[in-house]
Amino acid sequence: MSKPLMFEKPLGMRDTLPEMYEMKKQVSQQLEAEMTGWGYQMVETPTLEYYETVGLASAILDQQLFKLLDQQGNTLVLRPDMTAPIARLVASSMKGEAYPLRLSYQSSVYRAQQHEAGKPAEFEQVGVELIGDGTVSADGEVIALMVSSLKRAGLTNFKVAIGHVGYVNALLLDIVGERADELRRFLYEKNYVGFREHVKNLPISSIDKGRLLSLLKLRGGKDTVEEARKLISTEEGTKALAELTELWQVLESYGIEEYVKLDLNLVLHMSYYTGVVFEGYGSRLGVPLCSGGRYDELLGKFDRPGQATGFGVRLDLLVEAIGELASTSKKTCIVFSKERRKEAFQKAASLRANGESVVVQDIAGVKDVDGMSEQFTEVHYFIGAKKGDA
Ligand SMILES: N[C@@H](Cc1c[nH]c[nH+]1)C(=O)O
Repeated sequence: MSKPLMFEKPLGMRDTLPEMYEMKKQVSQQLEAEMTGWGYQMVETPTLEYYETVGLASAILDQQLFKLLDQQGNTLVLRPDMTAPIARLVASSMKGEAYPLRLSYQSSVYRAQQHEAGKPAEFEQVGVELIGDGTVSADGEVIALMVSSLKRAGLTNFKVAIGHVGYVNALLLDIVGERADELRRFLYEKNYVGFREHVKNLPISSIDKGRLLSLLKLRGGKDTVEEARKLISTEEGTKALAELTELWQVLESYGIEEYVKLDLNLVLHMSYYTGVVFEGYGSRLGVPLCSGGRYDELLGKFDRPGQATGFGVRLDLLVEAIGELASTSKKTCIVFSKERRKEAFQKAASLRANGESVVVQDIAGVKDVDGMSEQFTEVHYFIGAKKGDA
């Protein structure tokens, strides 16, 4: 390999340095503890899956999949999300376990990036899947769990936007039929300027143009449902709004209204969503740091039909949104010379037994003792002849 690539990483790949590692660990432990507290059980699945099954079910753009070949000539993918692998797991190794199942995970997922846009191609997600329950209570449970997990991790200022695939579909299909996909793409990209321009040029009545543009304003509290009702008359749309009304009541029962708002033009990147969808934002970041929703058709693709919902939190973005975490433990260093080695080791062992993190460093191994000491909150020296030896 040529020299210039020696320090480079493939596009979108990142290293994690000690401080970031520590922050991610603290945050993920809190998320996991909350999920466990709600009765969700952790699972792991392999990094590689078959393209034909899980790869296609993951419902992500084909160009975002990392593909490779195994020795038998099968195409494999690096899992681009955890929802499809867990659907496979539930329909195979866990086939005997009765619905509803409450599972959680913490895993790296992989999405190839086409350009140098600073976006990671590998990132960790912590999330849950509630499988085999089609009730609005289940939608409410996962949203409430997401809110309480974020709070427990230390995020104070955030909002969860909630929409419904059924409503957007009903409105778009009713007005533009087959051309709904183009409009949906603008919404998914949050390109509202593009959406408006596109609507203006559509060969439809000005009343219908007005209905489409009104969709962009459907954001707010529970009254948004009444506004939304004025734009549609189809059964699918009415059903979606009835679900959102009931969902709001569930969220009120959890007492989390202050963290949620309705956003009826919300469209997410995964195409397996079929009902309520949601996305969470921290105050400092424009990009969503968690998202999820209902996917009632996915399990059927693995021959174990079941209605399901869940969410995933992007660990890197959550850590960024929380900012500095309180530095927890003090870091101690014991610098020794060989005359007092044993004493130094004993001291280190007793401090470690009290839960402290202690580095033991032979003074002969460092050139810049001052530079090294700066990394520690406390430094003890066991140098030279033993006390009393002189
Ligand atoms: N897998 C989804 C999140 C999710 C979990 N369950 C349902 N949705 C994602 O990566 O965005």
